Amino acid sequence: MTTGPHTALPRPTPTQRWLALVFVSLAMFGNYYVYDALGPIIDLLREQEGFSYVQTGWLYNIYSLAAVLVLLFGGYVIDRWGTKLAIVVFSTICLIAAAVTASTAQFEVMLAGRFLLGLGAEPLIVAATAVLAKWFKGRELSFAFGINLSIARLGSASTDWSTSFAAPLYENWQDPLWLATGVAAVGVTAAMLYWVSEKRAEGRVDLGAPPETDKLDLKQMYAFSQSFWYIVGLCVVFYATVFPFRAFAIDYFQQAHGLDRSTAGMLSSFLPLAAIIVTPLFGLWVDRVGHRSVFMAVGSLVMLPLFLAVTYLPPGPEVGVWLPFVGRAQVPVTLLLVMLLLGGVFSLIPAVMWPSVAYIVRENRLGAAYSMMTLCQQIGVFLVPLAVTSMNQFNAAGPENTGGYASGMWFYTTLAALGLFFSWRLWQVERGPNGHGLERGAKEMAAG
Ligand SMILES: C[C@H](NC(=O)[C@@H](N)CCCCN)C(=O)O
Repeated sequence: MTTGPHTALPRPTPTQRWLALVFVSLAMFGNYYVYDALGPIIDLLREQEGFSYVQTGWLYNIYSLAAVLVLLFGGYVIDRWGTKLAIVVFSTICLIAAAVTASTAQFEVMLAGRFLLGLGAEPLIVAATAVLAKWFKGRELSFAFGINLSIARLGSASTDWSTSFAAPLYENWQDPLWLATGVAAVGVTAAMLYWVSEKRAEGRVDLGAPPETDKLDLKQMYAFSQSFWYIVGLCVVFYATVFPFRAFAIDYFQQAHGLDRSTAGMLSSFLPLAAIIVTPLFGLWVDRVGHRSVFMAVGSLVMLPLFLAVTYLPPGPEVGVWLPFVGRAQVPVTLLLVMLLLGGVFSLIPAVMWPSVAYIVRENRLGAAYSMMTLCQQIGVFLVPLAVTSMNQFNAAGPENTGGYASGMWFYTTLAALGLFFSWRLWQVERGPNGHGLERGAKEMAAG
């Protein structure tokens, strides 16, 4: 069904495009839900099954290890199979992974389930990106990416909310993971519906030429510019801070701040919730005003004091929060503000950072650039939980020793400072003769 640029076929209609977006985003929803489903049961795994902090950290690390392995050839596989088959196969792997993880509390089996999840989830994200480029190229692409990311983050927020709307399941560690398996099944159904949409569109509408192979060529990595590597540096430290903090946030709020599970879950959900609402808006704003490296630096600066704020600032008065279908809770104002600000940063930096790569890397190397960036990201996300959970364990962190969490928070703060350094260096390079236009303002962009 290859169609070149001179095809006589019409472009997909808006209904076809938005339907494809909905199906792919629901598959992403399932993917993000399963990834985050461990967060609310960390304490149950420790209390009911005797897992250590380091073991619970490994349930995240192993995902990243699998992601690094699969990203070396995942893009190539997607190009060979085509997106419609890839979406179905990788979301099915996520479903099997969710079921394996839920099946037993034997650590090695859970580890195998999370490894399988890494093998399915990361290529699914790459395939979803390829799908959006296919249907939206030249039309609302950034906005479609924003919507897709918002729906995926709704999956993350839903795991936190499940501590309220599915509270009876949290009597044990296992039932919430069976719920996650059910959500993964919805993701597979959406993937199949996407398969049908693309199949029906073949030969009727122009979905563009097949993409350049996404195979990651490690020999070519030296050819990327300085700016690219500063963005990769920021990507690594940013996600290596936010993802592990989020993974252990519910447990941290329970142990260090004495919140009950559903209040901790609701508080934690403000991070993805803020991101759901604001990500597409930041995307639209930055597209209009430019100055992308300044936006990344501002995001890094805002993030810098947040981990020390939750550690050292007084919790402040309790404020009432309410979410539809979830309920009400009283949360300390300091923690709420920190989560909202972190949610703002979690919207701003991804909304600016990922599209910025398209400015500084040639189109035919974008796949390799994104694979390299994600691979480096996952190495960071692999190492940091290992370091932080080891620190918590070494310092005997817990309700009786809340100060034991401080070294992990200082570690996150150091990473955030590195992020600020990378975005400041990017800003310097982009203002000079070797810039790629990331620092162009609205007027220069309008002038072309
Ligand atoms: C777009 C970005 N996604 C990623 O970084 C993924 N490689 C990892 C997602 C892990 C949770 N399923 C993001 O979510 O900001």
